[in-house]
Amino acid sequence: KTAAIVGCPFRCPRVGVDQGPIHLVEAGLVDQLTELGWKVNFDGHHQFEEVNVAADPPIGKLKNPRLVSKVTEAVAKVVGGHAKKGELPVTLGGDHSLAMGTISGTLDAHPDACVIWIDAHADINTAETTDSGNIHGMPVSFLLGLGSPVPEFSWVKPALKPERLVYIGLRDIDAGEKRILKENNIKAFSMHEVDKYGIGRVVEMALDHVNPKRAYPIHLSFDVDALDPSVAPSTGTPVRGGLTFREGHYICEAIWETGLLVALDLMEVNPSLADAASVQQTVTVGCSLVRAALGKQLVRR
Ligand SMILES: N[C@](CCCC[B-](O)(O)O)(CCN1CCCCC1)C(=O)O
Ligand SMILES: [Mn+2]
Ligand SMILES: [Mn+2]
Ligand SMILES: [Mn+2]
Repeated sequence: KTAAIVGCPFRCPRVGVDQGPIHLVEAGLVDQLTELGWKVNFDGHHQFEEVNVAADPPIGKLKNPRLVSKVTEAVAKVVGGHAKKGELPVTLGGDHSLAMGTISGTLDAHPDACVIWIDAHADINTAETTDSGNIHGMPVSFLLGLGSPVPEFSWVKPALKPERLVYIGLRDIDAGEKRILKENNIKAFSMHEVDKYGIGRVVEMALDHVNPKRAYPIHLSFDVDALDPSVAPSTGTPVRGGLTFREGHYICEAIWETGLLVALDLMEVNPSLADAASVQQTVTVGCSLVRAALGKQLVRR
């Protein structure tokens, strides 16, 4: 079995190189996955700086729309290409807007895939509901085809259905997003449910919702800010009251155990935001989560 590492050192807003993916690879992720028995393809990080957009003024409130669209479309092609070859794309971010690309790529190769979105945030704002204009708060709305179309993103097919999406870890949802979740009957297990039922039951209920017969391939999109900031401090939009180290790993281990994982995103590791020790901790946790999702049991049996 082959894992294809897709490094996307892409940061928005204040567009720049998000060194997160570079740190993850430099921390030895390739060797760590090889030790797990994976054949690992890594053909270098995406050089999104080469994606040249002349002027990129905001469209409505949307910031860097043309750049984000071009970068995410390129990622869709790369992830889709790996998936069609039967490889497991492991996309390292970098901005969660990239999930517009990764999930489009997955759905191109696996039209019946379901999406398990681990995040403090719902990332489902539309062009109308966003307050920040940051597209990392919007990828899910594009994938579902919600809100008024934005011509620059016409390449994004609304290939995801609400019943094939489930969230775990939510605790910072905007008013507009709450409405959208309700109107579309989208299942979300917030930290309240994690406390109420425990992570084991929550993962089981999440899988029962999106994958009742365990027949659909799974795309796991993991935003490290789903973890408590004490666990993963170096990230763009930290929110208190997050998943513990173990809860984060349990999600990845349980999804691995289904045998249905076809794509993984490990997003929002942003080393430019904290001191060296906090960056190191976030990178180490990020690598550990990837290993857990690709078969490593934390508690060795
Ligand atoms: N919902 C937010 C945050 C999105 C986080 C993206 B992720 O999950 O990839 O990290 C927050 C919007 N707003 C910010 C100011 C205070 C009120 C909420 C937004 O910008 O849309
Ligand atoms: Mn971001
Ligand atoms: Mn996110
Ligand atoms: Mn988030």
